[in-house]
Amino acid sequence: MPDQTAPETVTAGTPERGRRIDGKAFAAGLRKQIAGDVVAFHEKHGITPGLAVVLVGNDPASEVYVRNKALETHRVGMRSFMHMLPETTKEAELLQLVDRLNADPEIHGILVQLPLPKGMDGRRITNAIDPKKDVDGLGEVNAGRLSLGLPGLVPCTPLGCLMLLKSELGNLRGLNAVVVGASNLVGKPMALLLLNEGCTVSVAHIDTVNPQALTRMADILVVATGVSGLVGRDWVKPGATVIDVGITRIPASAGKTKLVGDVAFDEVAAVAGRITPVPGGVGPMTIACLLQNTVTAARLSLEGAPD
Ligand SMILES: Nc1nc2c(c(=O)[nH]1)N[C@@H](CN(C=O)c1ccc(C(=O)N[C@@H](CCC(=O)O)C(=O)O)cc1)CN2
Repeated sequence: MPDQTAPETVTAGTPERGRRIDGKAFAAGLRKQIAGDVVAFHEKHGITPGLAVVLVGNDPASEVYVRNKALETHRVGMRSFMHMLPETTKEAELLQLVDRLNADPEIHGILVQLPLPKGMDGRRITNAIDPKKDVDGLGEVNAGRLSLGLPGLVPCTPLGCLMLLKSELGNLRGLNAVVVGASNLVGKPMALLLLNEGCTVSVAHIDTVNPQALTRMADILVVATGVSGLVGRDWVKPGATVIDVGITRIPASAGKTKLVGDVAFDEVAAVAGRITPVPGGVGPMTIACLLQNTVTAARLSLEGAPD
């Protein structure tokens, strides 16, 4: 089994195997670039982009994510507005808050953290966000623009995956891509982004019979199922680029816990050409892309809608 911490040695003539794609380092570079964009935006318009993040309830993982979002928003020089609402919040109250944030000129991006408490209509809430402030890209206007190949705000995790893929592989045109998982948050927008890049795209989902038959043909394999360790070496074409979106906390030794992905890292790294680790792969890109979308949204509010 490969040692995940060992330095890479590539011998001339041998195909590269299991190169780790460092999402943490890529996200750090992106944040640096965004910090520069924020300064330039302020110089041009005299305005600092602002991001509002809304959390309903007290899901522990969501609390960590929204705290990190606020922290990183500040770090790149933007304004952060946090709204922590109790689990008992009524849908109507949340919709009123979204309306207030839509009307607030100091706020350029709005995000409602998912999952929402049971009984709330996520679609209704997502669609209540002004499409120009929809930094999650999950509303019907931005989802429709993505499906038509038009510019708009794109969901953060798939956007981050695409950035990693383009930086690793360059032009993706003509490559065979398989996305495992068909969620609105990741799988569907990921498939559309890859299609818009000229890939031949298949989507495997819960009802797909023999998904391995599809995934074994993939040059690019993106896995977003939430089933830890689902994808083993027999799912992967030798030399493929594997992007693991899954992130599950499981018990580890000595009463501790650890994060794992949907891909069995060690065995797949022995076959794949390149692979994202968990943690340190796609996760950090999600928040960096949220910051990037907030700058894009601020530009939209002052410079108009994309064509
Ligand atoms: N409204 C949204 N809700 C949720 C989204 C989203 O994009 N919009 N995505 C996920 C959670 N998420 C951001 O909200 C997120 C997940 C993971 C990470 C991350 O940095 N992970 C690190 C590990 C962090 C840790 O130690 O726990 C990594 O993978 O290296 C950031 C953001 C669901 N909800």
